[in-house]
Amino acid sequence: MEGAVSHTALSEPSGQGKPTCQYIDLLAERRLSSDLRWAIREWKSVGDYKYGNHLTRKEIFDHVLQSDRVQHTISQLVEGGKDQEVLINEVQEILEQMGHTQDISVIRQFAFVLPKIMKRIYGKVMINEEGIEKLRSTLVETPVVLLPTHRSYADFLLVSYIAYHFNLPLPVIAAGMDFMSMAVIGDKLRGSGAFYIRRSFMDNTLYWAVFQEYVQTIVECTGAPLEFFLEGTRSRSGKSLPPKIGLLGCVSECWLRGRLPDLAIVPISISYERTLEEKLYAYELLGVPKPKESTSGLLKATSILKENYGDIYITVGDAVSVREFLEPRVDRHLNVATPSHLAPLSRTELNACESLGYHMLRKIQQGVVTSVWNVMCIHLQRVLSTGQWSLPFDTLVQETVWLIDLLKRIGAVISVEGGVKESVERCLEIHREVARLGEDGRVHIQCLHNHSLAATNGKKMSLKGKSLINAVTEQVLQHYINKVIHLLIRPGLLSLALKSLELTSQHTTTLEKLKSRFEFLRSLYGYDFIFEKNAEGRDFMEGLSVMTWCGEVSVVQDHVHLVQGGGRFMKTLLNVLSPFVLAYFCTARTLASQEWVDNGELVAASQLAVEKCLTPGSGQYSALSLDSIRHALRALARMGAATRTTGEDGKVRLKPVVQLVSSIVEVLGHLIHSQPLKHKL
Ligand SMILES: CCCCCCCCCCCCCCCC(=O)SCCNC(=O)CCNC(=O)[C@H](O)C(C)(C)COP(=O)(O)OP(=O)(O)OC[C@H]1O[C@@H](n2cnc3c(N)ncnc32)[C@H](O)[C@@H]1OP(=O)(O)O
Ligand SMILES: O=C(CO)COP(=O)(O)O
Repeated sequence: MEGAVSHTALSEPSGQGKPTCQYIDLLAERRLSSDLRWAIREWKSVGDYKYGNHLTRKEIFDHVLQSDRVQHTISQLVEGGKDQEVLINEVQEILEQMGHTQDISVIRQFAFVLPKIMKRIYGKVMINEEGIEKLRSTLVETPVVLLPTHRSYADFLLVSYIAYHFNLPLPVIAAGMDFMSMAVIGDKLRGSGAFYIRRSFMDNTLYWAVFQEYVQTIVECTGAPLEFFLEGTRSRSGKSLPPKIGLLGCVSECWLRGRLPDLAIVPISISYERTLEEKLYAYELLGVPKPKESTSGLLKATSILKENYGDIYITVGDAVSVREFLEPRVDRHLNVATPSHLAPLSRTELNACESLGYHMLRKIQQGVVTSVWNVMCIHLQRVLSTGQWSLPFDTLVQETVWLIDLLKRIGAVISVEGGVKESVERCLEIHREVARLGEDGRVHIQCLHNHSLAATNGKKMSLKGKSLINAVTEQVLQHYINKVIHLLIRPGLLSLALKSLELTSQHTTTLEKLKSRFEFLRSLYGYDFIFEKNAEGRDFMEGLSVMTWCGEVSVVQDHVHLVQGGGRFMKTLLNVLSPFVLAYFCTARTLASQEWVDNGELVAASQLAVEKCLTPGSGQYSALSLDSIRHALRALARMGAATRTTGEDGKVRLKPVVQLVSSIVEVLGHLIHSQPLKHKL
């Protein structure tokens, strides 16, 4: 029904010669006809892998149990004194717990309920149809792995829904155990293709062997699309998380050991205008544990049905060939003479898989569709950093127009419906809990702190209630800013590098010095932001060319000049990154203060150190994010700023390498942005 489908063309960044991307609304048709008829319609997938075989649950289990890898692991464990029968039973139990089914009657139940919910809470669910058709052709030719962003529980429902909508082969999905014990729902998810895996199991050889065989059987034998979340968890911060490589390595092994000629990995970027879990995430990042997944919890969450969550944009990206990516990075011939179950991935191969993970995350970021709200949050955050909680509506519109124009030119795909002014009004309606337009013509930012959400299930929370008044609102704003931060991070780090070199309009620095400082910061922030491996030079040039193009810096021969001490864009970038500077500064200083036995204590102490620096009006309360503090510690350890030793009591101790940490603290200290903060340091 052509007329019912709304087509929207989003222009891609100018100057890149790409055609415009067409998105269609999945809900348009659903709003015009019966959901029941839709759910019970005749359904057959179109696009199955040409060499795939349908295997029953039992056939998959047998295949795994009989595999060389599992048999070999069992015999090794028997040699170590374990009982064979017990081990075989253990394998069967693991498989029973893990195994998925794909029952079309269960899928139909979701196909009936999901559109009802989506039509209530979302405006449009837009998808690039061209991406779907390319995916269909790829699915026929080669086994496919789907890698969606993980920002919400809604993600996996959407991906399966899309498959149902377009009659694509239904994905088999790796799911954490969290859902398995949910009454009714746990089984329904299993029945629609979820297989359950433990959260962490690398040290359990039998589980690891069964898991690998299970995944590879799906990919190699059935050819069903395998879906998993590369980031391993929902990103609370809204930013991409560093890739987990267990599953990626496992599927790549099919090509690395010559069992498949290739494998296609398809990035799927899901951009929510408003995230269902926005407030819960803010509290979790501040230290409140996540509520356990339960059916009763799900039923209690029905209040979301009264809310408006805006639009969703889904971009199905171009497939990346595992063969093309890995071939130049590994030597497959080294293992030809070894049976594949006896040739675990080498360090070089794991590194190559990690590079692939980072590459995929960049591809995913390139498919993100930015909402006007993301841009508005950058300004709202700046308003808070001046100690204000409101600003004139017209100013917000003007600032948003300026930044949208700039972001578009540096690569953003932005959904603007009508004019920017209308979009800003619309966003204020959708996000009225966060900021709303008053009768005085000003936009008022709201305090989002809610005592009931701050309940910590008995766990002690270290932050003061007073901090939460600012922290929750700022954490929510930061969540939305973070959704565009991948576009800003390279010029942002360049701005930090320039500032840390204390460059004023009279002074210049050499390209070499600037590059070296940029690379230091890139390494320090290498877990909080996604940078491809061995791409330091490219990232530097990208940051420099954006800043040059914006007129913030000029480069003459090998000298870089800062134009008029830095302009509007540079100030915006420094403001956006200032919470990250503060978080890393306080974490490094806390690390330097003593030897740490408990990592949890170090994280909590770092958070308290951040809290001590904050005053209302600093606009940097999102520096309290535990995510950033943990990333900072990981990066500091990787850079050699701390050494790990295991004491006689068996506990791991983290000892600062004082000289190195102090030099890092010194660089970051130069970057502390706001004056009120400087007084508190
Ligand atoms: C019509 C509508 C229908 C609707 C119908 C609805 C359908 C509805 C379906 C529901 C579906 C629910 C979906 C939920 C969504 C989630 O539950 S998301 C959470 C679960 N999924 C994932 O986590 C996927 C990604 N995770 C991974 O790949 C992880 O690596 C694993 C496999 C889970 C393992 O995790 P882990 O044990 O924490 O290990 P990890 O940290 O990755 O690695 C540990 C170490 O082992 C090393 N390592 C990794 N691989 C290897 C290797 N092969 N050899 C040697 N060392 C290795 C790593 O390098 C790492 O080393 P270090 O860095 O520590 O030095
Ligand atoms: O990944 C999950 C479901 O999507 C559940 O675990 P997280 O709470 O870690 O995101």
